[in-house]
Amino acid sequence: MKQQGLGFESFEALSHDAGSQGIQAPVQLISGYLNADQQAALLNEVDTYPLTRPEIHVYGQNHAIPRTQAWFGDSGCDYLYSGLFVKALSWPKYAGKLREKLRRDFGITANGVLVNRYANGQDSMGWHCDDEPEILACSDIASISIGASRDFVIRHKASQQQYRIPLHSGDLLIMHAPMQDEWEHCVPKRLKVLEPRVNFTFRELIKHYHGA
Ligand SMILES: O=C(O)CCC(=O)C(=O)O
Ligand SMILES: [Fe+2]
Repeated sequence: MKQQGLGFESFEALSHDAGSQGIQAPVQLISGYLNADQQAALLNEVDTYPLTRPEIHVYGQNHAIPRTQAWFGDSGCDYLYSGLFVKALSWPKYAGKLREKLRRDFGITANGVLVNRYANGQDSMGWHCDDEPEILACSDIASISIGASRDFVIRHKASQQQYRIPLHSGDLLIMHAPMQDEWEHCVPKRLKVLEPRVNFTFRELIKHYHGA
């Protein structure tokens, strides 16, 4: 398990702006956090998840998102994002074990996880930040990747400086507050990638934000 600090020494800068040198994103990359058995157990379990491809409303039009997803969480942890209201499904076994592991290892107290499956490099996620009001202020978001390697690109809102963080199978990326206030992120298309990738983002929501 290799751990990189909050600096950017090994992340590739995509654009250079002399005025914004030295910006540090509050992220932590733990390469190889999950071993092969843990990854396999999770990937098998994902085959049983009720993944859907919801439509979201953007600029007056409905678009099916370019990936499939599912939301699991404690009761009272329903989630409204991109105009979609999603009831929390109960925790699957290995996703629940992973939540416990993150709590033990990093003190991350997530009560929900968004699972995104990218069938291949045609699937993607556009620029966004995870700043919905039901996300507990100052909480961390822990992102686990399994399967194909994909680039995760972050962009500093004020300077527009971008960095590419390649995420490989088994990696953990922790986004610490105030990441979502100051940076956006995306998973761009990579047409050469033919294999699927699954990503779990563990989040802490304000319970019962949307009522009982
Ligand atoms: O797939 C990823 O690495 C990112 C997922 C993400 O940004 C999200 O679920 O909000
Ligand atoms: Fe995100």
